[in-house]
Amino acid sequence: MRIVLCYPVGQKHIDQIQAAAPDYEVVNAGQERIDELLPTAEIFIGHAKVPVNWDRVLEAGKLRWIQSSAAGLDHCLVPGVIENDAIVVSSASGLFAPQVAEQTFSLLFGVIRRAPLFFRAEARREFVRLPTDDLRGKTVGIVGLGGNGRFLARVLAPWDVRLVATDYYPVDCPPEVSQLWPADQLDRLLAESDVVILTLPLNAGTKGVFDAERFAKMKRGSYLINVARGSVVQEQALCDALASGHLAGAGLDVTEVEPLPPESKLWDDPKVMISPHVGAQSHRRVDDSTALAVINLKRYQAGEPVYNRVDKRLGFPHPSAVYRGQA
Ligand SMILES: NC(=O)c1ccc[n+]([C@@H]2O[C@H](COP(=O)([O-])OP(=O)(O)OC[C@H]3O[C@@H](n4cnc5c(N)ncnc54)[C@H](O)[C@@H]3O)[C@@H](O)[C@H]2O)c1
Ligand SMILES: O=C(O)[C@H](O)CO
Repeated sequence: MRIVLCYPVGQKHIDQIQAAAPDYEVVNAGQERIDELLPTAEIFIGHAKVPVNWDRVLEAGKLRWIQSSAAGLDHCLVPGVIENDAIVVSSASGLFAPQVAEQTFSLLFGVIRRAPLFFRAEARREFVRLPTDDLRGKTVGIVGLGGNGRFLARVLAPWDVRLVATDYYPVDCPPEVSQLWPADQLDRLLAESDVVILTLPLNAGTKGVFDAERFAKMKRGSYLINVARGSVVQEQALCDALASGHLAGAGLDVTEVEPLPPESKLWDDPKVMISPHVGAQSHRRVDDSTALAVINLKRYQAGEPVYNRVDKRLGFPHPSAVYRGQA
């Protein structure tokens, strides 16, 4: 019985996993050997960033559980995994919410305070003084009130903003959110929001949902911040909405293609701030991912349901399954 790891673990993390599952052989594949070793795993903990031959994994028939070290599951929810009832998948939903919130803040305040334009001037050693916008008093719409969205709502509230949100499961509305609508009320959120923050998962239903029609429904002069997945947004439609002045700015931690190709117009737009998908990064990430893996390993071996088990067709967990230990 084998556990295969593929996230940047140190010996300390491998030891923690081994101690939690003494009957298993723990193998650290890293990105270099994940394709070779995944077919040998009963349990896979990690996030393969290189192409994996999932057909070979499914043919081997050993895999029973994937504990993703990412909140987004687009890396492993291939059709064969979704359809295979023997394979359970659990996510890192909400585990990185504090760092995602910090990244959201840096992008949000960056575009509102015109940082990209000022940094360009700074690079030219020019003193360019132009009016900026501000956040206070604005309506902020959060699309996806899961782990990241809820944490963001909590830390944004002191800015005297009105917070509205949509979610697939519009339950347990936190006190700082004035309206929580079901996902199909997205257009209502767009019509009311001065800032729209994307914290929803990428799945078949959300791919490309921000198209030209959706951007037209956003308020003139509003901002888009995407810390979810790039493919939720149709990038050409975003470029058009920025070029026409309909959108005042965009902060993007994620893009349709990563790395963002050098020829993308987004690089040149001083209303756009881009970061290289670093929302979940921090020195705590591997420790936190391992802590959840260890808790879930004990549950798995005891035959109990693992935390953050996702509905594989949706790609995110039901609120009742979410691990709240690190919230
Ligand atoms: N930029 C980064 O580095 C980074 C870091 C972590 C997560 N992410 C992305 O952000 C997403 C959210 O992360 P999380 O930890 O909050 O996950 P989560 O599973 O805790 O939350 C996702 C929430 O979105 C809701 N949802 C699903 N479909 C929706 C829809 N159509 N409209 C509105 N809400 C919808 C779900 O009900 C859930 O509450 C992940 O799926 C991942 O792709 C990015
Ligand atoms: O989904 C996540 O957790 C982040 O995007 C890192 O992959």
